[in-house]
Amino acid sequence: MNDRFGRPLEDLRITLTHACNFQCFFCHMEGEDGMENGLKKEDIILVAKVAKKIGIKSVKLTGGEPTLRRDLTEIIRGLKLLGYEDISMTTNGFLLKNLAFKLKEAGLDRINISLHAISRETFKKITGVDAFDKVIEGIKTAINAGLRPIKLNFVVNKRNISETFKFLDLAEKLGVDEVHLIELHPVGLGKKAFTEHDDLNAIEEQISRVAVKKEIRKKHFRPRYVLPSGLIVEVIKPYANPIFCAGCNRIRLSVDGKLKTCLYREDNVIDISDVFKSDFNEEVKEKLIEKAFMVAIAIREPNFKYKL
Ligand SMILES: Nc1nc2c(ncn2[C@@H]2O[C@H](COP(=O)(O)OP(=O)(O)OP(=O)(O)O)[C@@H](O)[C@H]2O)c(=O)[nH]1
Ligand code: SF4
Ligand code: SF4
Repeated sequence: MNDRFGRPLEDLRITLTHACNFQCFFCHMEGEDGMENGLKKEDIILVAKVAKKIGIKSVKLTGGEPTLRRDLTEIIRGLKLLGYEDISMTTNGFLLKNLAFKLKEAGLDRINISLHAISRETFKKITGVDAFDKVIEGIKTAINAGLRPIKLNFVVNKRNISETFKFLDLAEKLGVDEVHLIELHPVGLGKKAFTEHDDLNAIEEQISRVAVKKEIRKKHFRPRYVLPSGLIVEVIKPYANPIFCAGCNRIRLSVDGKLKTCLYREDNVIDISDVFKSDFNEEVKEKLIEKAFMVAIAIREPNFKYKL
């Protein structure tokens, strides 16, 4: 279903918890505030069921750190039963070594793992935790578990920009499928970190010169470069970028039960938490949630627009 800017709504991004075992200095917590542990799994599944009915095709699980949810495998199982063919998760990788096979078995299709450094020192400077080796183990296990395509997220900033090309070498060596080079952007709690912003243009230019192929992805019209090794490098510039917003196909379900139409905005959300608290039967709840989605589609707009 398209919004009034002609953008289809195809992707549901669910914040499972605000809890996290890292303290990345740029964390934006999906633009949400507070320290909530999340909706009940039944409520999450119900929203995903309605989303599927109105044409949403994929689900992304995020946080905080989604692996801190004890019922994570049950949530994934429930989503798979709804018939979703693209269920993915973005994680810091800390707990993956023990979890990767269980997640795959539950129905997780693919995974994005944050790795913003190539050394223990920089990793700690960015995340506040000395866990580089543990995350590497997690990545290797995720590869063995077949959670593919496996993507590594690298948020470029003043503390790690000098490691960017070595990071690409490491990704090739690890055998992951793709990397996301992400521009630091001033969202939510992450606004205070914007002083550490660094430009991605020069890096993208260098990558484009060695790439064997360039593609433009439907999602956010993100540019993707295929390196001679086969590694795909996707360059994500989410800030003040009207092209990115023109290709936005997602809606968020927040930890406290709101349909959030834009990562950057708190003012055009639809609060459906009362539906979960009510004692209506499931059929009525589904109808109310469907109506909320219709309102969300009606009010949805690109955050960064072309100026007329
Ligand atoms: N402005 C904006 N940035 C976003 C949005 N979604 C993701 N991003 C940025 O893109 C980065 C990568 O997000 P991920 O969750 O790893 O991946 P994804 O965007 O779901 O993409 P795939 O897994 O490749 O389909 C995030 O760290 C955000 O900075 C969005 O809707 N708006
Ligand atoms: S791992 Fe993710 S959720 Fe946790 S602090 Fe870092 S950016 Fe935030
Ligand atoms: S409209 Fe733009 S800023 Fe808002 S969620 Fe979509 S891509 Fe992100």
